[in-house]
Amino acid sequence: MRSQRSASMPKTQPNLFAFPGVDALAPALRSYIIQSQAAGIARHDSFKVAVSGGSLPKTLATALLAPSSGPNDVVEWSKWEIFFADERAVPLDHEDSNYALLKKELLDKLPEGQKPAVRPIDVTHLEDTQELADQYEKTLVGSFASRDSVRLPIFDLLLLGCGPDGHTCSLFPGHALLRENDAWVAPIEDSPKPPARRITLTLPVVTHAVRIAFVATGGGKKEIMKQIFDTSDGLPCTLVNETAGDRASWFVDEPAVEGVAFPRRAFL
Ligand SMILES: O=C1O[C@H](COP(=O)(O)O)[C@@H](O)[C@H](O)[C@H]1O
Repeated sequence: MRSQRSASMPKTQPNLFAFPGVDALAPALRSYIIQSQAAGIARHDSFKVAVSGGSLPKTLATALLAPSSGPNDVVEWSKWEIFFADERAVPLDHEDSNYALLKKELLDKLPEGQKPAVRPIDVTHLEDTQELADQYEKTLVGSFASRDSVRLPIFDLLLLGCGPDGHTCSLFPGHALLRENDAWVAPIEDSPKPPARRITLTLPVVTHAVRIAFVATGGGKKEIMKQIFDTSDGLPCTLVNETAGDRASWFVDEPAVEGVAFPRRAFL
């Protein structure tokens, strides 16, 4: 098990990878995911990943359902364990469910015999979001380790979206949940974006992941991208960037970063 990160680690910058469009972004995202997969499998013979809802699953499907280009470009689905970075307190077949979205966009399209382990919420607790969050935390404990042995779970990769207000997971700007320091998974009853009742990974869990990939596409994101990258204003995405440094990588299209001054890096 890696040691817990310390505040004295060198400060690095997040990677900003910009592409003309999703057609160019998707192969780069795929390559980044496959590198992360290899590292996870080398570490513990599995790939522990958490995914967002919103616009992400569609882009993810474009990246991951593409044909393999060779032996070093294989998605080893049987090694994947997929968690949800946030989830809405709704049944798993509800139109607001992040699980349902991932299932429709990606999971249902995987070839037979290549199924990942998927960890949805326990819908028997939909009426009590605290219990829903606690049960999901137990799901993490079952996969990672007991809370007595590790302070925080370490995901191999988080695949996250960024809302037009700068939220990520269900961590919203200015919300008290941004100060949650103890729980791994927390409830939220007053999400400014409907539906109001949700659960989310907490900020310490997000920033503790080995790697964090954000995907943001479309001109509707350009104003918030300027705020996230060019001003320091405590937005949830900015907080992740500040703590994670170069463990955070942004896969964006040009319309999403029009007018952003922060330097782009070439994806190699
Ligand atoms: O409500 C949510 O929104 C964010 C961002 O969604 P996007 O459509 O702007 O990409 C998403 O990452 C999160 O998982 C979801 O619950």
